[in-house]
Amino acid sequence: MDRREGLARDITLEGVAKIFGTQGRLVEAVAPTDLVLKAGTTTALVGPSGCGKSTLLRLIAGLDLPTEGRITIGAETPAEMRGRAGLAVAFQDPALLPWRTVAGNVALGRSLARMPRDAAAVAELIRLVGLEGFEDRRPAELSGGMRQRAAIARALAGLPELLLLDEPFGAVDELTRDRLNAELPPLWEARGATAVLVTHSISEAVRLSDRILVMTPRPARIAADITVTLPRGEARDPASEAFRKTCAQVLAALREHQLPDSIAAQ
Ligand SMILES: Nc1ncnc2c1ncn2[C@@H]1O[C@H](COP(=O)(O)OP(=O)(O)OP(=O)(O)O)[C@@H](O)[C@H]1O
Repeated sequence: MDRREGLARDITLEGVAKIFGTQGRLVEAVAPTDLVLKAGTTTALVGPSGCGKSTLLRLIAGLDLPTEGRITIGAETPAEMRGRAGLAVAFQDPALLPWRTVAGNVALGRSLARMPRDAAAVAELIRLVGLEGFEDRRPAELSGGMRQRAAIARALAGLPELLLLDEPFGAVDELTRDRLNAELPPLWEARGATAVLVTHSISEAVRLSDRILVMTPRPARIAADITVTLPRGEARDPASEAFRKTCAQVLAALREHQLPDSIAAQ
């Protein structure tokens, strides 16, 4: 399928539910969910730890199959889309190839998407995620936060139509996180790609997203569906009144559904 064609496709979840069976016990992680995520938008999933956010993201990524229901991205299943590198993931536990350098791992993002080699594009991504000078290091030589940034660079390298990020900036310091929050989203927004991210930070969700889905404690259900009407990009100033109001709206939704304040306070 043509990459440009792919950029205009919504993600549709119809009655999607996930139940895990472990040690003779059933764990309902995601309650039956209907949802349409519009192409070209960025959606944040927030909710208490263990509620099922990552599970939902893994289902959308095609890394796991729903127990019930189905997920389609246009006419494709997530697995089909992943098979042609139309979607890319950067998860908490970055699955970098240990024998490849940072540059080699990032370049892999391009080759998996069947894109020609482009050392300059790889170098630019490495610079953007703040890993300049570490191009020739292997994952074992990097900190957790650096590995996470290398995984984000690799995910972005293939110009995916759909980008799935699980706490992408969770293990990085505040200043770096602030810079990544400002500089990375334009890389997918400008191309009209769709993004879904899990975050524990309300302000990060408000900064990056067009829409915030507040999830209930497990099994995950959508407790609130909040549209972020602030302008995208740098204009989304965390110090502005409108920004703070949106954060307060998300916090109120978390409180209303009696979610722990540990996440709400961040
Ligand atoms: N492969 C699995 N097998 C069994 N249970 C699982 C599996 N993956 C997740 N679970 C369970 O499903 C529930 C939801 O987990 P999930 O990782 O989706 O939560 P989360 O909201 O992303 O949590 P966190 O914010 O802490 O990352 C948890 O109770 C977890 O123990």
